[in-house]
Amino acid sequence: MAALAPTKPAISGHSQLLPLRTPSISLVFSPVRSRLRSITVSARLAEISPVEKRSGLPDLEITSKKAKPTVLVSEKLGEGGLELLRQFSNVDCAYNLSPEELCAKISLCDALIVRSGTKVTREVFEAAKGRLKVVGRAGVGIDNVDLQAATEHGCLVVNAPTANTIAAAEHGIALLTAMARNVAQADASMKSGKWQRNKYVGVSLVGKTLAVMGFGKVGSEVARRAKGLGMHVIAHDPYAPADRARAIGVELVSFEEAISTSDFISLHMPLTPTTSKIFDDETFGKMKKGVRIVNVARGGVIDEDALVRALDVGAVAQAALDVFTVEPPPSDSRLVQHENVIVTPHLGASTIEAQEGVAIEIAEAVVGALKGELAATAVNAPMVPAEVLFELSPYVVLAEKLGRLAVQLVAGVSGIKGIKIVYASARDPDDLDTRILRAMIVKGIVQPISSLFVNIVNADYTAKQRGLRISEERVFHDGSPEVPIDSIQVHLTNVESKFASAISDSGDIRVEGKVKDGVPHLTLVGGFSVNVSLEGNLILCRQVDQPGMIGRVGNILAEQNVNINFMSVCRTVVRQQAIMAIGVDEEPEKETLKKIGEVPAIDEFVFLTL
Ligand SMILES: NC(=O)C1=CN([C@@H]2O[C@H](COP(=O)(O)OP(=O)(O)OC[C@H]3O[C@@H](n4cnc5c(N)ncnc54)[C@H](O)[C@@H]3O)[C@@H](O)[C@H]2O)C=CC1
Ligand SMILES: O=C(O)C(=O)COP(=O)(O)O
Repeated sequence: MAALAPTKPAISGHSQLLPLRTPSISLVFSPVRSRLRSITVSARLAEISPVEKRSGLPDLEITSKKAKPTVLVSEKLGEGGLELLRQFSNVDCAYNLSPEELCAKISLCDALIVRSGTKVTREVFEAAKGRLKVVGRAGVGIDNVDLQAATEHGCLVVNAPTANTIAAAEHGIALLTAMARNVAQADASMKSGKWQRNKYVGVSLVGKTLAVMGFGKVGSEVARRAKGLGMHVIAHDPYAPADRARAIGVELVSFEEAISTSDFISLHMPLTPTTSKIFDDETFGKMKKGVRIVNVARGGVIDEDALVRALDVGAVAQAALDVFTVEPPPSDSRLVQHENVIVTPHLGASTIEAQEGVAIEIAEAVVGALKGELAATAVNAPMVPAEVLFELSPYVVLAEKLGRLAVQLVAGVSGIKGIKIVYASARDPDDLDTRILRAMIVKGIVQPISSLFVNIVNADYTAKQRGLRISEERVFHDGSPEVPIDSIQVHLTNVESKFASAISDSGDIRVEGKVKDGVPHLTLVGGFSVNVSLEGNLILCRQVDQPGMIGRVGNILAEQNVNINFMSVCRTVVRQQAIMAIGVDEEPEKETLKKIGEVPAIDEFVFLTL
């Protein structure tokens, strides 16, 4: 994999980087049903050009006053959710799109909202050409979204994991009871004019053992309800906490025990490579003869041909299915037509209440993501709790700026392979979540020198693709643990610098920053202490420590009407050497920078955009 090599020297008449005005950080807690769900950490700039918009914080898109984002809704969504979306965006409801039609539309959309019927494939992300920033799944299962492709394209995927739980659990119980008492078959028989009381004798539920496979949100609600029906409930879930099961009075058992000892089995696990066709000939063979199976999870967890075989020989007495490997299943499907099978067309989440809830849950998540919030229901981004984000927000700004500074110090020809990040903190290492900071440093380093849009979703992936090795270190700072971080150092290892003073004793390009009064400051360059707030553009000079230097450089800048917003001089050896850091609002012209370089007492200097 090619290592990164800066494409342009930092000192140039026209840097590729547009100056980033100081973002104001807004932190917005959006409580939904009294739950803290998300927090905004976004740069809000009064007027932002498209390129500047890409320079923000870990946001997916910074809202401009100029253009409303476009949200494509490809499946029926509750009115409350649509209303919410319309307040913030142009909403395009286009149902039943073919894959080709979806690909054709998607490059005009900032967000896409789907249910289980839309396949969001790699082709969709490719066709989006970088515009699609968020996919919202109005429901739980995200097996219809190619998460890897989403991550590679820096597209956030969010879902609505809670609003349809009860609906799915109730549907599971409806299928369980309907199956046990042959409700569907008896109904069809009567409607065809028959009265078959002997044919449709059912089985009782009370006292029977039900195995709940997947003891998550839906599984545990099914368990609770089945206990109310007098069933003995056991569950299998390798990841479920035992205390949650204990609280409901359910015993967690092994897969083998669950399938071999139960009279009824209800499936509630997600479809993943591990669970795909987990119920096959072998597992049906281990079940109690005459077992009854309910599936409101995903069709793909069952090998459907194997189920038909098990039903044919009576190994499985009955099945009640809401979900299928291919939806809709072929009309001549033997499984659907089997007399011991009852079916519904993926109705688990389809109650009025659940659909209104899901629509609002997903609309809030998508709008939040488009505004730059990190959604609490992000599926492919680090889940950083809101309180952590709140605390780290000034360091997030600092981290990105340090990355941007460090990369501009690299000499044009050398490639970056290693990034070392050192956090000095009084906190216990377990008490500091640095993932968002690492992502922002990668963003700061990669984005200015590539055409990539880097955000918290794809930062780690992008770094890996670019062959960047990132290591993080913690050093103990003897201070108050109330302050999460004292300083952040970014080291670029094994590279040459165009500003020799930026090289530390260990041979790395090193920049260090701190947050002072909420404002990010640069505090160390190479081995030299500096103290400048990270705003606007920066000129760093190493010079002979002698009177008149500040005036001389100041005059050169004033001649071109370049406004100095701060200046800091740090002497290393009195009357021998000093490092001068000058913050300027405008980007000086090449000629002006050349004049600064020609001042005899200036040994070296570099111009950096922040
Ligand atoms: N039919 C429908 O309309 C609906 C279907 N669903 C589906 O129901 C399923 C469960 O949804 P939720 O409970 O909300 O999800 P959840 O994430 O809360 O629960 C899933 C549980 O499955 C467990 N699990 C993962 N791998 C497992 C394995 N190999 N064996 C056993 N357990 C395993 C997880 O640890 C987790 O506890 C999902 O597949 C979802 O897509 C959900 C809502 C509606
Ligand atoms: O939420 C889920 O996982 C579901 O299966 C519900 O799917 P739907 O939104 O009804 O297409």
